[in-house]
Amino acid sequence: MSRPILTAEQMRAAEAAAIDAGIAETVLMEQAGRALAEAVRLYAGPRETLILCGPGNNGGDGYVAARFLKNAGYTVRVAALAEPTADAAKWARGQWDGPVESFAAATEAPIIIDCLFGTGLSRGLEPVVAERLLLLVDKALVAVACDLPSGVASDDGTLLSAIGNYDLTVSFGALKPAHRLMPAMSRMGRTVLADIGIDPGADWFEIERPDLPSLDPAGHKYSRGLVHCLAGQMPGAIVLAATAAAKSGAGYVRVSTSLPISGLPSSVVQSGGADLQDERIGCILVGPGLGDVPPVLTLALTAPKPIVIDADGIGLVGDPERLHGHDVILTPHEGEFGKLFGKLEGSKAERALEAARRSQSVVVYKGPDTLVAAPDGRLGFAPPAPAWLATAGTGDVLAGMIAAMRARGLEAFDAACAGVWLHGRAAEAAGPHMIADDLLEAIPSVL
Ligand SMILES: NC(=O)C1=CN([C@@H]2O[C@H](COP(=O)(O)OP(=O)(O)OC[C@H]3O[C@@H](n4cnc5c(N)ncnc54)[C@H](OP(=O)(O)O)[C@@H]3O)[C@@H](O)[C@H]2O)[C@@H](O)CC1
Ligand SMILES: Nc1ncnc2c1ncn2[C@@H]1O[C@H](COP(=O)(O)OP(=O)(O)O)[C@@H](O)[C@H]1O
Ligand SMILES: [K+]
Repeated sequence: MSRPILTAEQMRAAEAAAIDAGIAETVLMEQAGRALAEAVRLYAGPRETLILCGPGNNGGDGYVAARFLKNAGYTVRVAALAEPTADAAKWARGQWDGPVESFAAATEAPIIIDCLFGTGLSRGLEPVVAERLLLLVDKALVAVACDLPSGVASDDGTLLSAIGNYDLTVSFGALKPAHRLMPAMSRMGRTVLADIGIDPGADWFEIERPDLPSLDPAGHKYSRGLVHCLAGQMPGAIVLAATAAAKSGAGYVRVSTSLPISGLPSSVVQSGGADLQDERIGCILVGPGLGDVPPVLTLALTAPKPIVIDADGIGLVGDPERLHGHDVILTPHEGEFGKLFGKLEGSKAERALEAARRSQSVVVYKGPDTLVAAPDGRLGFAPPAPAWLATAGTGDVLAGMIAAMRARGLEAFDAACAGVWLHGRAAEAAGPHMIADDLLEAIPSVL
């Protein structure tokens, strides 16, 4: 099951629905606090633990976790920023029978659990609070965030205050967009999602390992998927993309090119013509290394076939409405996204969805926090991928992988999610000093 992702408002609605269904708010908080304590026990040995509690339910989770950790034999100190204001948090505070220090005077400890603010954060922390929290997190051997590091805006991943680097973040019921959006995502360490007995159905989710079509014992190379690539002025990029498609399990990869291209595997067929009406084509790939050749994109759009448009091809689209009625996956990085869609408002998640609606296409909005958006509102958030993907040509490889998934028969949104997930895992397998060519070699190991 992929992990659901909910905004703060959706999270409150899911909580309200659970309460309507008969689960008491204190029961939800008890589950959350227990799960937090359990995650800390699994991650860190029994060392002195300082739990920082805020006034809301995030603080309430902290009082519950304090009780569980104390019962498990931990030396626990609790420091409160303010008395609880929320009802469930008041209840949790009442269940804690140990002393409560003031946050302002709290001194460091090997394990810090930050339960100051979660999804209810509405503005930056007071500067003295932010500074002290930063110091305590910095000095800790293990820093744990309850739901979110305090200072992170849950819905868009921006930092409302300076925050430190956490080792573990324990979230409840669903992940929040900030767990998978930059810059917040890079500060959270391992992200654990605890089940607290609510069942949020969600259009937004973390992309997980794809279910790839099984091999047909009676299949042939065309039934495994034909990817037709259109080359352009700089053939190196199409070599990477076409090779990636071949290594991702397409049965046949063909490149239309006016001049012979060197560096392609012998198994990839080069052809002078471009018969895009060929019934057997599963997916057309256009854009990597294309240059400024608008007729090639126009040609691709005449074919009644699924198309992946990457790189230079994105800049040539012009108006996103031109793609209506076509079956397109767009794979822009930030610059290409801006070129096609202009400056859109909102979080990266909202911008991705708006782009998908405007173009009526699946949009793979790349970056350290890649998103896959569908016009119907589905939104996949990539799990963290290694920063060493930031090297020339890795986007071409991704485009080829997605085209192969589409040609193999996955629906456009699923093909894009599958390509993104496999690309990240191939980068992990290839290691920190990889170049795009090494990424190609790693693809078969993750399929
Ligand atoms: N939903 C669920 O299903 C479940 C949720 N659970 C937990 O609840 C958490 C959400 O709790 P929450 O809504 O009470 O918000 P929370 O983050 O504790 O803070 C709100 C308080 O802080 C205040 N405040 C805000 N910003 C501030 C600032 N900069 N500086 C100072 N004050 C500031 C704000 O006051 P105000 O904005 O009105 O001034 C209010 O008093 C969630 O993250 C999870 O841990 C679990 O128990 C399991 C079930
Ligand atoms: N810091 C990063 N962390 C993780 N992935 C990254 C990072 N920077 C870039 N990537 C990924 O690397 C790929 C780069 O693609 P792109 O920008 O199109 O490069 P190119 O055009 O050189 O192929 C994308 O899949 C992107 O998501
Ligand atoms: K927190």
